[in-house]
Amino acid sequence: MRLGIVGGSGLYQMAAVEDAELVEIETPWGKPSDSLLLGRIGDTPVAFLPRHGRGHRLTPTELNYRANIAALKMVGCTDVLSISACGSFREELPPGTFVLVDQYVDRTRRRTNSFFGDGVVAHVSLAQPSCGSLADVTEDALKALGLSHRRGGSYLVMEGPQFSSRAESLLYRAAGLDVIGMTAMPEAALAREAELCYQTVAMVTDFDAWHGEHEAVDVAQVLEVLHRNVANSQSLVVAVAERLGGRATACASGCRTALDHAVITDRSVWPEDTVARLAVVAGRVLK
Ligand SMILES: CSC[C@H]1O[C@H](OP(=O)(O)O)[C@H](O)[C@@H]1O
Ligand SMILES: Nc1ncnc2[nH]cnc12
Repeated sequence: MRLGIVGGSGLYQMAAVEDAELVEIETPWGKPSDSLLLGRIGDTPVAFLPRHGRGHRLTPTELNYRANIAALKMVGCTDVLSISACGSFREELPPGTFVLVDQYVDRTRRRTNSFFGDGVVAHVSLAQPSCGSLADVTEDALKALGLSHRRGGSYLVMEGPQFSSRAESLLYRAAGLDVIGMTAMPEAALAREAELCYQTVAMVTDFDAWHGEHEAVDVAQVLEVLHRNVANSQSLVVAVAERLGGRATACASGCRTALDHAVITDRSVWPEDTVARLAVVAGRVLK
């Protein structure tokens, strides 16, 4: 097993990784956002990838989500913990709260959202896009650390890079959504296609643009909360790795068999080059 950690805004280092080495990976979809930091936290092998690259060089739209997820799969990840900054639509989820996201509403417009295509069509289920077992472990870690958190929450994924207008923010809040960010899709969808257990931990940094008594979100606000909480995010990753203790989650959510009935294209017409490219993420079912 290996635990993948995708670090979001403000989380570009993982000092707790022992026997660390930086590894450059080239995937069939190109290069991930940066080199991967491989090593272990206690008995758990880990791979850390800063989502926007070290120095935060890539916008949410520019990110090569396919290369990021494929790279994690290629270095043996079975489970992926994704750490993200987010805005909140709820008074009871103030800055500093960690939300274990279980649902997404995808409002992105300019991203490639599947490994499939080019002659091999597959449809995985995203009815339950997060891994309940990885969420159990993460919730346990949050409780042990005494971090303010909520289990479950819906995350609106916007294209960005601009933040929402006040009208959009009010609309999403009225729709009953919990948090907003720019990166969880297609990351979660691709993790499902790659049969990885995936869980987003979204850390609230602001009240987006709906709140009458708080300034609308800006980067200074987000960074201020992130800097105050970066040690908490790092402790959380360590606590999750310790709880895994070198064993992949006993996934009860079907993440690792997501492709069992997903490929609809008749194998007699699978193009050889597409099958070869897909081998690193879907080789289990393309034999
Ligand atoms: C720096 S504010 C907007 C930026 O922060 C979040 O990034 P991530 O999800 O990688 O933590 C948000 O999605 C935006 O990309
Ligand atoms: N309000 C917000 N909207 C989108 N992405 C964010 N990341 C942090 N806060 C955000």
